Amino acid sequence: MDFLTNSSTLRPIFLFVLCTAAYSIARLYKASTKGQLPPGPRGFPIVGNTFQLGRLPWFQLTRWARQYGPIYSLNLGGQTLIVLNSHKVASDLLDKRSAIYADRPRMIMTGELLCRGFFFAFNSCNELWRRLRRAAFEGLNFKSSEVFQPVQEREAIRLSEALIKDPDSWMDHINRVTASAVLSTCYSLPPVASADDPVLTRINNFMHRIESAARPGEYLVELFPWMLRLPKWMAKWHRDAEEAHERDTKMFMEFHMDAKQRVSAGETSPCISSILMDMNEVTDKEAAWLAGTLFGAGSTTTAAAQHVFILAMVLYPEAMRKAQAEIDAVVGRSRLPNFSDRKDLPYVQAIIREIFRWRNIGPLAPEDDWYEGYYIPKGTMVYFNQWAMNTDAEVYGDDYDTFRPERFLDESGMKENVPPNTHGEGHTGFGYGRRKCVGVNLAKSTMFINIATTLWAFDIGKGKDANGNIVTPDANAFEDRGLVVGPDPFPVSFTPRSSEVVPEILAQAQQVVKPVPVQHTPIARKL
Ligand code: HEM
Repeated sequence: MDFLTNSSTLRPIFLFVLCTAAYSIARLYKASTKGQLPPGPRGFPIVGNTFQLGRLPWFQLTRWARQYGPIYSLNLGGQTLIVLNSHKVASDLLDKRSAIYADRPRMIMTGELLCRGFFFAFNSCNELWRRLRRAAFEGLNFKSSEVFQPVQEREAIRLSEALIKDPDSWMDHINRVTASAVLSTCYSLPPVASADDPVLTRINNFMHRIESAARPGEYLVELFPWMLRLPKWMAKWHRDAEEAHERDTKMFMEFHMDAKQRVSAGETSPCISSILMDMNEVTDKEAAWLAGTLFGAGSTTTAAAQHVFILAMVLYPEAMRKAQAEIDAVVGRSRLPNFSDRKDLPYVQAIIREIFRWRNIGPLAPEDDWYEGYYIPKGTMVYFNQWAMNTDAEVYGDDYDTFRPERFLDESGMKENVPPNTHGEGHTGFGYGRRKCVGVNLAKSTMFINIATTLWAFDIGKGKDANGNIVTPDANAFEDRGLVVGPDPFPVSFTPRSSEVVPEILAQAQQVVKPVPVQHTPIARKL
């Protein structure tokens, strides 16, 4: 019976085609009787526009945006997809009508069976989502997240140390130190020493399971929810998911209870687990999963953004030199940058904004709605096409394809200059409305300290391939990493900028592996 559920070899394609055809006809009929969908490209019978998207769909979606304007619709085998392509339309719908658009599609395997609603990023806007999101916000808002800065400074130094010792594995180092910072933030765990660290391995296995279960077409139960009613002896996928949930709960509870115990004993600094412990409205199981959710949502995203940073520095050395000049003027050469320098480094902050002009994700509209005369039927997937928004020539000028942090600064170079409808970010990388990223402050501060420290220490340049040839990376070569998209791997050279860099970094790295000083500042209100 399992071939009916998770096999990629024997799928009942004819059933799928039949159902989608009937569904398309019903939806088109309904739409035509209620109002007009936004215009969009003509597709093929039954499958609609599905096979026109290509491997890197945002390129085709953006070509259509140039043709059909800021809002258009697609038919993906019966499912209507509305694509939003301008900051204004996205803000009008996803911010101003957030109550309608903040919901999520049903995710049976991931949201319901593997996570049972405890991974709140997958939930519809239910009571548990509201409570967990509020708790996450308490721990990660601008003020609260300052308490994690010593951990972030520690990991920035460890990143530079790793780049000195083994520059070829630069992508892995970024992944590891970013995961390490988020793990310490969530559960107050000590620094992750290597890629095979057992804690990291266990939590990464969880993430891989979630990412592959979320892949469209992986489980037929997503298409045929009645399969949930099959007796469990016939549905190994169901039994496996239940077992995995028990195992993952045990793992998160272990991390959480251990953190609670260490923080209560005054042995370590506060972390998300201990902040949640102080809140009386979150159970231990919820708190344990919440910290795991933050790890899941926060580590691969922040690492991928730093891979983009390296790509940008290799391709735009003038931006790198300008940032280094700013860092040298403010920080000097006798110490490493720290968070107190942040306000004096507007160009470095503009680099961070410029990095985020390149990202995309998508929400669901659960209600019927109208926008500027167009009808958006209930249940429509609404996708905000960040690529189109962040490369809109009307907003960013004709050089939108160039990495140019100056676009976010005024003429003096000291004051920020950000386009409207972007929540003051200058881009849409952190999403909209009620589902806006809760980890935005943590992400931006990790990016800041890692970027400032790396630029203080190294000239970042083109690396060589196995034959010794210098490689210019392709700015449009991406790899799909499940939850995010990042640049394809490419070689990079990291040259210490002066003779004091290596001894200074190695000495600091020795210091920071000692435990971070314990702080006892109360940081969260009771919910
Ligand atoms: C470069 C870094 C990051 C980027 C680009 C990013 C981007 C996003 C975006 C676009 C969303 C909205 C998704 C949607 O509308 O469905 C989101 C949601 C979320 N992010 Fe982030 N994020 C980053 C880092 C982080 C970090 C560091 C954390 C936590 C430590 C985090 C936790 C979350 C959570 C829990 C949600 C779900 C919110 C909800 O569903 O209510 N993110 N993120």
